[in-house]
Amino acid sequence: MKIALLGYGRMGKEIEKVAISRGHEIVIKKNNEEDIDVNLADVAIDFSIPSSAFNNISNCINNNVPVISGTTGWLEKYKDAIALCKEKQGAFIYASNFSLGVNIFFELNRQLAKMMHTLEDYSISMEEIHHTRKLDAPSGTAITLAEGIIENSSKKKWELGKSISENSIPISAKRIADIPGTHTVLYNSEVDAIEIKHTAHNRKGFALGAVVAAEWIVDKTGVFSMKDVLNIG
Ligand SMILES: NC(=O)C1=CN([C@@H]2O[C@H](COP(=O)(O)OP(=O)(O)OC[C@H]3O[C@@H](n4cnc5c(N)ncnc54)[C@H](O)[C@@H]3O)[C@@H](O)[C@H]2O)C=CC1
Ligand SMILES: O=C(O)C1=N[C@H](C(=O)O)C[C@H](O)C1
Repeated sequence: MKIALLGYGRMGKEIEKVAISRGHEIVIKKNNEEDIDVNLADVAIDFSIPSSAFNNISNCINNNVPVISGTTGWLEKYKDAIALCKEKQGAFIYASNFSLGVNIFFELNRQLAKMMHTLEDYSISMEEIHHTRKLDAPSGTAITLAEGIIENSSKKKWELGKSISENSIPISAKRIADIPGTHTVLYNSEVDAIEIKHTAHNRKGFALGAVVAAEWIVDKTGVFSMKDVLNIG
């Protein structure tokens, strides 16, 4: 496949290595607002910055190039991206986290939320830790985890920092050195605690998942998720 990399930072470079090792060719490396001819590619992979993701995605959809996006922090425009994709009969996947491990962790989180739903002695909280160059907080992965809990419990929303209302999930976001991404969901009571945690050791899992998603979507039409790609849950 001919791949356009929209964003050639830490993730773009990691994706390039994985893509080449799987026999693909990188035909575009876009790293700023420059105009590019995305039609040179069979598929585009966007790992850019929050303020550019929607433009990158729209450009691909308008040019009928399937696009997957891992950029976080732009979700206020997610519905617009879906609407455009449907209107143009394009192909699009957004995932807050492309790694297989985190997608299993998402399912575990949903199951645990169902089990804890009626146990009122436990209070829930979440923590995410990332490197100091991360632009957004909380992480996209933490938001997906919170949404999984909200769908399966009486919680209504998440809040960054200390929770002030009983129906919300507090998320603590820490920025430490080069941490690739660590997410914890904690249920605490007076007598014990239950904790589930995912720790990324490096960025290879995110990159592999993104390339697998690009391979999967290249001949499809529609809006999909990593659940469709991995066939889990
Ligand atoms: N969904 C997932 O599995 C993962 C998502 N991410 C997310 O991916 C994004 C990128 O992460 P990193 O590579 O670590 O960041 P980075 O800062 O290393 O790379 C982003 C690159 O985008 C470039 N850029 C700026 N404007 C652009 C534009 N208009 N078009 C294309 N590129 C542009 C920047 O010059 C920079 O090189 C972040 O939002 C991060 O949260 C990161 C890891 C995994
Ligand atoms: O910015 C990062 O690095 C990461 N961002 C994603 C997120 O916001 O969840 C995924 C991963 O945790 C790394």
